[in-house]
Amino acid sequence: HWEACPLVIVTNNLNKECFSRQASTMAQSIKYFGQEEAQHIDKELFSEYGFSVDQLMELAGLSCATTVTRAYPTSSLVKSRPSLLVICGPGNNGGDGLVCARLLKLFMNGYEPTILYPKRSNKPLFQGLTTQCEKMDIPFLTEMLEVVVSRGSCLQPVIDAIFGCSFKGTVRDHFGSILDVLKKTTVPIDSIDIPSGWDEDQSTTDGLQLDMLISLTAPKKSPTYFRGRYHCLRGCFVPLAMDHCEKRYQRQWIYYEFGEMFTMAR
Ligand SMILES: NC(=O)C1=CN([C@@H]2O[C@H](COP(=O)(O)OP(=O)(O)OC[C@H]3O[C@@H](n4cnc5c(N)ncnc54)[C@H](O)[C@@H]3O)[C@@H](O)[C@H]2O)[C@H](O)CC1
Repeated sequence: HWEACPLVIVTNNLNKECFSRQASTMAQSIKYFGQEEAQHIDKELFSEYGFSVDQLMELAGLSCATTVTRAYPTSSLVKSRPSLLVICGPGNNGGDGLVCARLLKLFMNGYEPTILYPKRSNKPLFQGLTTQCEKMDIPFLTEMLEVVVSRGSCLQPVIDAIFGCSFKGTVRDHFGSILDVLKKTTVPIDSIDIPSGWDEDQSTTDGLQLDMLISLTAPKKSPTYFRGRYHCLRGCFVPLAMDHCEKRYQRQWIYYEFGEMFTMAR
């Protein structure tokens, strides 16, 4: 769907091989989870397994940042510190985006992220994450400018951390116009957990067209309609829940290579 700028084309050729090695036959064996089921797994991780939100959010952001550097490694790009845009929504998905931006900035020879965070949460966790990004000189845009995601923009890819698995109904607030701009862009879009604006039963091609989807904990049903290049699964922090999930959720459990934060669905 998107027309890659020359920087990204170089990246694509280099990474197809690295990524496809992991993909194997995973796609056929994956079980996709409905919205309620996915929310239930998250709840159990908090209540029964004692994970805290900030702990899982940090891991989610780390996996996303790692995945982005694999898909678009700076070593293959012409600019030594390429810029990208992270758009953060009002909930935890937005928190994953803030962590991801901070870590991308921290990685050696990493990216120069810019953040758009139009509806800030006043919860201490999010205030802390925002402060950390500000103190690391990550710029915050005050509005979504079409030029930012126009063809010649240097801010690419765009990381969509707008809505996750609690998205419901039709898009409200500032996010309608943001998603409209994203739907028109040719810049590659990478969504965290769920393509924003898609619902579980999304079956039209009207939504965001992604280059990469990073599913957290469990792949959700909406990605059945995902047509982008990379679908990454991240959930390597859930070993304790493994047996439990296999029995209760009939999840085809996914095994991660040593040291890897994600694996490839395709
Ligand atoms: N599994 C993990 O490891 C982790 C997952 N995380 C991420 O958390 C999200 C789910 O977070 P939650 O806060 O429940 O939901 P959202 O991020 O989707 O945002 C809810 C937020 O959005 C508003 N909203 C809902 N629908 C609409 C709408 N139609 N228009 C406008 N606004 C809407 C709602 O009012 C709330 O304010 C999961 O997907 C993961 O990305 C955690 O980080 C922990 C680790």
